[in-house]
Amino acid sequence: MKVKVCGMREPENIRQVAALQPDFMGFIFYKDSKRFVGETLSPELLASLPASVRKIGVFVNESTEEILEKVKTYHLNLVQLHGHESPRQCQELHEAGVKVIKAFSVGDNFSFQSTLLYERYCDYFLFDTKGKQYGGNGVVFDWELLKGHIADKPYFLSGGLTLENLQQKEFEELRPKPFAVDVNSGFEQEPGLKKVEELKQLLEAVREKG
Ligand SMILES: O=C(O)c1ccccc1N[C@@H]1O[C@H](COP(=O)(O)O)[C@@H](O)[C@H]1O
Repeated sequence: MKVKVCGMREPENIRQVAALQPDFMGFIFYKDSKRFVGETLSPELLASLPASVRKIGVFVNESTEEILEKVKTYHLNLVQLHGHESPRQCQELHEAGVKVIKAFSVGDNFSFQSTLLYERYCDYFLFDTKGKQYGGNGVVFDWELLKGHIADKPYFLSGGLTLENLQQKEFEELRPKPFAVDVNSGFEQEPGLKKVEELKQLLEAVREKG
């Protein structure tokens, strides 16, 4: 299983997390987020990170042009669309050669049927908890609902993941198994600043299991 660490902003914290070599690191390009990268993220810093750490830009209801501009400037390997983006926009990005992760907000009434229109143009899906904010709500959804995941698409599990809940038997027994876990507010000292030691423990535990 792969690990994505999302929502860093501070250069030193980014370097420390990258040194742990997670599979993916996510950077939030959504201005209304507490984790918005703002002016502190330089393209040179991202370029200096290990190539094995794939860089994901997280966007919310952004135009295709703006996303493509950020992909180019920051050498992003993938984009995560975390708002109400259409299958058509995923197609545009896909046809421009960009790898796409489409995020879906899962609540009690979520229909996995609605993901099928996206299947063709996305490389991965991401299932997050439906909440007040587009993302970063720090709340876990009922993983039993994932039994409804019918598309043939690997998925990132997200929403309030912590060292604790990732060690629960409910996580071990989760089917279909996630391609990756996406951790964010559950590993933070404050918004945008990750707890490096806890991330180290998570990565060790995941690697131990193989
Ligand atoms: O973290 C944010 O502030 C954020 C804002 C807008 C869109 C996505 C955002 N983060 C994503 O939210 C999920 C879940 O985060 P959490 O574990 O519940 O804090 C994760 O995929 C982040 O990439």
